[in-house]
Amino acid sequence: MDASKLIDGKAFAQGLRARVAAAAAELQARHGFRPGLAVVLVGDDPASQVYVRSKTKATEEAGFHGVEHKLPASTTQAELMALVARLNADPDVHGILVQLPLPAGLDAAAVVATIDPRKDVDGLHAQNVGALWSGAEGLVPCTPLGCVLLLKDRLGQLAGRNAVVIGRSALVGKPIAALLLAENCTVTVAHSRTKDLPAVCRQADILVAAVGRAEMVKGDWVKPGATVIDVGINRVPTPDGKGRLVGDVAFAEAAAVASAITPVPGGVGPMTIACLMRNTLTAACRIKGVPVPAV
Ligand SMILES: Nc1nc(=O)c2c([nH]1)NC[C@@H]1CN(c3ccc(C(=O)N[C@@H](CCC(=O)O)C(=O)O)cc3)C=[N+]21
Ligand SMILES: [Mg+2]
Repeated sequence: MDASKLIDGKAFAQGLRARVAAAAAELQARHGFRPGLAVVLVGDDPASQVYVRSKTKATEEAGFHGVEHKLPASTTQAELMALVARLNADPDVHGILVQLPLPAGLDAAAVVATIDPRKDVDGLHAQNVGALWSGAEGLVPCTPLGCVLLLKDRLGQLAGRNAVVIGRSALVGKPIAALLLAENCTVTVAHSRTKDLPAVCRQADILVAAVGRAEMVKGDWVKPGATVIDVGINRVPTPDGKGRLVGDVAFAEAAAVASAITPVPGGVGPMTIACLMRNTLTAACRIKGVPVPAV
């Protein structure tokens, strides 16, 4: 494959994190505060622990105030809601992220509804979802924001392009569709009941795969010259037992046809964390009433 086709999310994310860190240092110097992020992890899911560790590391590297709350899987709904209420009231915390999914028995929607929308750096609160679809100011989910930043960096103007998003989750598919619509793309949201999915995908100038099925999107689903964004993170078994990460796209096949494509790992994943830092910076500035720096 031609290396110039690769969209290097890892490198872009490093740059974005460095710009966020510089902006945070500037805030500290000029206004005397640091953005603060609280990450809440309930239970002991190993994958979630890995993600939370990388979020905490990014928080420290950005020079933010960081707090990590690790709660046992036996935590009750009332205990979790009480923690969120404390974080809502904490003046040093400007962003609250409750790692999803929650253990069985806990109601994620009720928890998200409790988060102060101004601190909802995941962009999942109904107020932020409404703001996104109506074009009002709010906080945008991190993975979708990361995808659109990568697309604009590679393609410039997105207006008029045909975008097909496979997947309609609240965390990824729907908000990506909203963001691409706001960029004046013609957006199709495809899903498990879509008829002739390969033919629908072949219409896409921009193809976003967010289904959570390893290597589902084949090379002949990709229109020649299209830009492919692979949001999938799937661990598949290998003979050595360690497993390997693959996306929702059959990478080698798709890369042969596409003009640009994100790898997994090293594509969208690192952008999610960088955008969490960007959202925390944005939330902190809005709460403090100071201008949001362009990063
Ligand atoms: N409330 C909430 N918000 C989230 O944003 C959220 C969540 N819950 N639960 C889990 C998912 C998953 N997620 C990822 C973040 C970083 C990478 C990432 O950095 N991936 C690296 C590699 C990771 C690896 O090697 O395992 C990459 O793609 O290159 C992946 C996935 C955020 N999530
Ligand atoms: Mg990736």
